[in-house]
Amino acid sequence: MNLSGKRVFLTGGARGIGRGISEALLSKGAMVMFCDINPGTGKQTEEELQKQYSSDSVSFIKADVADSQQLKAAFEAAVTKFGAVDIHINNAGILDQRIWERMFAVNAIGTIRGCQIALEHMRRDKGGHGGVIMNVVSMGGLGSSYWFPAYTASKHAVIGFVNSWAESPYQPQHGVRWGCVCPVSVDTEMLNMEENQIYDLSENQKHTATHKVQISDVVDAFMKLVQDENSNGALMEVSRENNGVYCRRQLVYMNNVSPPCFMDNLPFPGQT
Ligand SMILES: NC(=O)C1=CN([C@@H]2O[C@H](COP(=O)(O)OP(=O)(O)OC[C@H]3O[C@@H](n4cnc5c(N)ncnc54)[C@H](O)[C@@H]3O)[C@@H](O)[C@H]2O)C=CC1
Ligand SMILES: CCCCC/C=C\C=C\C(=O)C/C=C\C/C=C\CCCC(=O)O
Repeated sequence: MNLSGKRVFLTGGARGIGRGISEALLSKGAMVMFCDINPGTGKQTEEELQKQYSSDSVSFIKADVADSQQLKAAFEAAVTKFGAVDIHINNAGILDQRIWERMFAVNAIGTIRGCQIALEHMRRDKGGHGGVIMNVVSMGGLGSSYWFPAYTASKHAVIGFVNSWAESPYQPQHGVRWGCVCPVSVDTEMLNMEENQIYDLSENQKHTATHKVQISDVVDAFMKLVQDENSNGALMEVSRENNGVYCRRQLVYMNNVSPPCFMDNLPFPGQT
């Protein structure tokens, strides 16, 4: 997929992985509107990116993805500005076991609602132009972690939802393809935690020190998936297994979904 001129809406783009993805898309000639709950950082990022690219190609709008009206209004602002949205990216997320219901509202409900809003807009069988819906999920969504059970569950919810649409027999009529990047710990502000935000914080800090990946690793994986026209329903793990090279596995095998494959011919951890 050629990203030049593509119209993108992304959530949680003020900093971290979301900002990294926006910059990579802008560098390929895409136009990006991003929302964030934090207006200060959002505005600052907007100014910096507008200086680097152009004021027409990137803009910020304040929205809390857990608020359905705010999310819908922000998405519609992107449609009004660009004429349509070709690529929708659910990235906003939080990790705090102490406020697990709020975490569910942001990570699971906010993401699923984002998918629904974008799908309604993009569906060819409803007059749309088709498109791509990508999700920044987590390696936690592929397995289990006693450090943060509710966070893990919120990410599993997203994968279940996304793959159910990706493997729909009507997916070709919808003309919308789906993908998830699933990183291990990433070197962002999210790692700066307080006691009780997750269980066993000090143990986790030791694990993270040796296992974390960089934003650029996640962005590379994202860019491969978003540009791959043959990819639908892919879950791309991003981890430091295999000497820091990420690998890709696809868990959806039904018709119209690309077959399982391993990126760079690397075996998935545990496979020979
Ligand atoms: N950092 C990590 O170790 C990992 C992060 N992830 C996921 O990546 C995504 C991005 O996280 P990071 O960049 O690491 O975190 P971050 O905390 O650096 O950035 C998240 C951004 O989302 C925004 N945000 C939070 N709640 C929001 C809401 N309700 N509405 C709109 N915007 C909101 C924040 O203001 C912030 O700008 C999240 O979904 C996270 O779960 C996945 C795997 C590992
Ligand atoms: C300083 C404490 C950091 C705690 C980690 C912070 C954020 C992580 C967010 C994620 O989404 C990471 C998800 C899963 C990683 C957890 C366990 C996987 C272990 C896999 C492995 O490397 O063996």
